[in-house]
Amino acid sequence: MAHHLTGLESLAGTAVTKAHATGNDFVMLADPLGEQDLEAHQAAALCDRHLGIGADGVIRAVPAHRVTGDAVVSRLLAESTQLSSTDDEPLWFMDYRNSDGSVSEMCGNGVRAFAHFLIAEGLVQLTEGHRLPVLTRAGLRSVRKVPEGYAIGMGVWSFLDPEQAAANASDALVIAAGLEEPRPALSISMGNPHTVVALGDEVTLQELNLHEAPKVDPVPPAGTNVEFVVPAEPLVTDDEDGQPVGRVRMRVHERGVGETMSCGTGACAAAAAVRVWAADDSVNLWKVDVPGGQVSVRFTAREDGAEDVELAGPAELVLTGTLT
Ligand SMILES: N[C@@H](CCC[C@H](N)C(=O)O)C(=O)O
Repeated sequence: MAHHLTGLESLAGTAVTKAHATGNDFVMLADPLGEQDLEAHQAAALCDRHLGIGADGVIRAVPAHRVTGDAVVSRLLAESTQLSSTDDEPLWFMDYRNSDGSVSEMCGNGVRAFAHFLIAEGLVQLTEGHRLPVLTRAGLRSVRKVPEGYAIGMGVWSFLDPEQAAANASDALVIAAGLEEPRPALSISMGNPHTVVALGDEVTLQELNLHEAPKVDPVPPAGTNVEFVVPAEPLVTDDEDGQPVGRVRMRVHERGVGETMSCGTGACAAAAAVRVWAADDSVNLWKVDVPGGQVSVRFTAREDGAEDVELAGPAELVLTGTLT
């Protein structure tokens, strides 16, 4: 029988934790001294569901000032005088990689899992009413505790192609296995790229075959995550406090991964796109149903006209172990 070298040999003895946030699963590693800069093939090997642990992505927790060889982190630290990280008061960097080993700027579900992991490891404390800053390649994010788990300050959303989006609320065509014809889509940045496609009904959503990557035309320069959404009928209802809540159901094909049970940045992009299509920004709270559960997305208008996004949902740790 062939002996498979998985690329994980150099990580023998490393403690790992498996975590998930609405079914989007991650292998988590704490690297307080910045000694375990993962290579792409090692991340892919950890995520392999047969030869590794199995996950949609790997997240390394490392103090920002201990990160070496990441141009984005160096730039973020150099650009902002507000970002400070020391051994006494580390600013934790979420070093996220997709299951194919590629890096991404941001992972919304990952930030919830990251906060939960840092707390469980005793690396940070997060008390009610406080915010934990987290550095990502998309910039600084913040985490607070909420009854359902964690709420992440995701920063503002934006169009990937503002001119096209303003002209006709669509800037791409997407075809996927299970769709009869290409559908118009809207591309949105949540720090990472998303292309959101609206479908007319639940049956079409369920019948999509996302084992095959959807084809997007034109493909955004850095590739894209593709979200398929079905607005609820009616789209907006009142919650128990009489507050209007918009509801959508979503499936996602992630860049660098494939279909996942949930995508936090994708849920934010989906809610933002549906608000644009509905031509109504008066509904600020959105519940997004994904195969792995539900997340909520809240929009808050800023003075400059942009909108801040907050993503909330649960996070769970599944197991801890040691790589052999
Ligand atoms: N699942 C994540 C997004 C992970 C990164 C994505 N695949 C990309 O390449 O941008 C989320 O919860 O946001």
